[in-house]
Order: sequence, then structure tokens, then C-alpha cells
Amino acid sequence: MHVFVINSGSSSIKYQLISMPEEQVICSGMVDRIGLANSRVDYKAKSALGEVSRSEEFPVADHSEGLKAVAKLLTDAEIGVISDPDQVAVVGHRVVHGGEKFASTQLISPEVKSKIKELFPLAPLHNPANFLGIEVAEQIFSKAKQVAVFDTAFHQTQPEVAYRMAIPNEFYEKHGIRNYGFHGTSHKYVSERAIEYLKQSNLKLITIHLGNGCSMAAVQDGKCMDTSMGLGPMNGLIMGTRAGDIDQSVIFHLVNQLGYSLSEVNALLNKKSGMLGLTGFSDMRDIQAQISQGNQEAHLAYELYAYRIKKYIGSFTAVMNGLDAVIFTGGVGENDRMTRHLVCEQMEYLGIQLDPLKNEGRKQAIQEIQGKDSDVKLLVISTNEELEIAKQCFGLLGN
Ligand SMILES: Nc1ncnc2c1ncn2[C@@H]1O[C@H](COP(=O)(O)OP(=O)(O)O)[C@@H](O)[C@H]1O
Ligand SMILES: CC(=O)OP(=O)(O)O
Ligand SMILES: [Mg+2]
Repeated sequence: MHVFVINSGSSSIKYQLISMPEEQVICSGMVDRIGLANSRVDYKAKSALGEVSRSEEFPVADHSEGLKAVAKLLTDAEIGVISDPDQVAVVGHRVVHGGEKFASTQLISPEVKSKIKELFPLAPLHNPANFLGIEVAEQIFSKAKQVAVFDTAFHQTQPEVAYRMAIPNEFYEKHGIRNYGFHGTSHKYVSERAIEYLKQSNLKLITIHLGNGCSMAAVQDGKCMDTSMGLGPMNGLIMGTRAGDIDQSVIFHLVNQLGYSLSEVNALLNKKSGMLGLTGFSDMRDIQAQISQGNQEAHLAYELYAYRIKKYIGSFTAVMNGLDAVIFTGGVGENDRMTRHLVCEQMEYLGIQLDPLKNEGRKQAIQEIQGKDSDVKLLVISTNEELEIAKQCFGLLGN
């Protein structure tokens, strides 16, 4: 069964065509910088001739054009992997916010679509792009079943003490204001890999997903017990461009004293803060380069970033009354040894001790980086949200 997985972001589309249940990636790629003059379409496929790839730069006005460009590559006479879009049986969509309505993967119907639309205000950077991806895919892959896999679903096992907020009850009861949590597909995927690898299911795990957006989850016996993001994907950890936890008074101060409008505050906290606000760069590789040039602000930003993660490790360990393993994942978690080093230093009290040599380089898909005296396993595991989405689709429709 061919599953085409689409992960639509605000300005990008990541995609993979995966043959299930073999879990074989037939092709993969990304459309980046949608809406700009220098958009880029990347495509990589395995064919009888070996690996083929193509990268093109041309203006891609919107998600519809982006997906059409991808469909053209999929069916290209020379480097394509299918002859007709109808060969795709299922399209799996990452949908960031599923609210309380969706605790599991859904076959997309008009009702599911209208619910996803209702949730736009809760994830304004993500759900509209996800919705657009669904509408365009329905046109291009018109014979395929469309499936939604929600970032929030894995976190629906959180107990009430973790997800309720101390505001009047009616805001929860009438308006669904509570903590939801995001990146659930990634937290689920890496926690399951860790459970398989450690050959034990009753484990207390902390999964740390560090990409552009960053979040952590406390996972006990395979179930999410708490997570660092809340109503929307803004709070918790410091991220590429998002501030994460801040004192709410900052918002009132910005509005009442500094004359900001609410939409300016929103843009400030979502798009201009985090590592970008602290250093002028959102990509950790650029910030690393600044540190090597002696930039003190860049160094301080790294310390803030790691300090926030340490605080969540402490609180999640308290929540679970113990800790067996910490898992680093996402572009930063998988590649940035300095982040892992700063997070793990001076954590002996919690049984965490990093081996600096093992932390240096990545040799295995699942790499252990703890020292010999560490009570807690420290694992670096590559996330694969696309594969997890394909698995969910196969689970729903495979038989
Ligand atoms: N070799 C590396 N060293 C340090 N950071 C890296 C490296 N490669 C990628 N990153 C970081 O990973 C981030 C992207 O992570 P990713 O999980 O792909 O993000 P997302 O899926 O949220 O777009 C980049 O912005 C960069 O900060
Ligand atoms: C939910 C979220 O923050 O997603 P991303 O990291 O893809 O921006
Ligand atoms: Mg991501």
C-alpha cells in the first residue's frame, strides 16, 4: 500500500511516499520558502538506476502550487516513481491541533475538516496550512483516502492535574481552554523506539524534541503524563523563534505600557523571540558559528536554552516519581552535542551523567551517550514523524 505523507508547515511542505507495511521510503523531499521568489523543491527517490535526486529553485506561490510541483516529480517520466497519482492509496496528513475531539487518527470526512477548521484559532501558524494541504491533496490524489494524524493525540492520556489550568472552570467547559501538547507523533515514535531498545515497557521516560518548535514529554508506561506545550504550540521550551514560558505580565506590559497591539505581541512571541530574539539567528548552526567567533550573547542564549530544558527534566522527574531514560530528538536534539552537554551537566543528583566522548559523534541509529556511572540512560534517537504517520494510516486502513 502506497502512503503519501504530507507535513505542511506555514512556509514549507515535507513529504514522503512510503510503501507499507514494508516501511520502505520510495521518495521523499520538501518544498521550502513557499510564497517567496526563491522557493525550492527537493526530491529524492530510489529507482532501478539507483538513487536519483533533483533540486529546483523557482517561485512557488502557495501550497497548492507546491503540491502540484511534487505530484509532477512523482509522475515524471524520467525520475518519477509512479505513473499516475491514482496509484497512491492513502494520503496521511500531519495536523497539528486536534483539540479534545481527536485522540486518534481519523479518516478525513467533511465533519473532520470542519472541526480542524474550528481549531484554527488555537494553532494559527499550523492548522490553516494543514487544512490547505488536505484540500489540495483531495484534488491531486482524488482517488486516495485522506487521513489526519494529530500532534495532540498522543498527549490525550495526560491526567487532569496536568492538563487543567487554574482559571475559572467555564473556560475549560465551554471553550476547551486547557493544556493539549504538540509534536505528539514524534514523542510517540521515539518513546516506542526507546521501549523496544531497552526491552522494557514499564519505563519512566522524558522525550525532548528539539527542532524549530521544541517540546518535552513525560512518558510513563508508554503513555504521556505531561508535556511542556499547552493550549497552543507556544509555551514551554525556548525555540527557534518562540519565547516559550514567559510571565503573562509581559503581555500586559507590552500592550499597556509600550503600546503594542495584540497581533504585534503575538508576532513578537511567536516569530521574533526565542533564539532569534536573543542572537539574531534561529538556526543552532548559525549560533554555533557565532559562539566560535566569541559572541557572548550567543553563548548566553545557549545557556538559557539548556537551562529551560533542565527545569523541565526536574519537574517531569518529580511528576513520574523517577526517571529511567532521557531521549534527545529533532534536528537540534539529534545533532547538537553542545545542547546535550549543557542540558546534562550538573544533573548527578537525578542520576544523569553524560559521557563526553559518546556525546561527540553519532554512530548508531539509537546512540547511548550516558557515562558508566549514570543511573539514567541517555539516548539520541532520530525521530521519523512521516514513518509514524504512515504506520498510523496503515493501522487504520491497511486491512
Ligand atoms: N548539525 C547540526 N547542528 C546543530 N543544529 C542542527 C544541526 N542540524 C540541524 N540543526 C538544527 O535543527 C533545526 C531543524 O530541526 P528540525 O527537527 O528539522 O525542525 P522542524 O521539523 O521543526 O522544521 C535547525 O533549525 C537547526 O537549529
Ligand atoms: C507544533 C510545532 O511547534 O510544530 P513545528 O515544530 O513543526 O513548528
Ligand atoms: Mg519538525
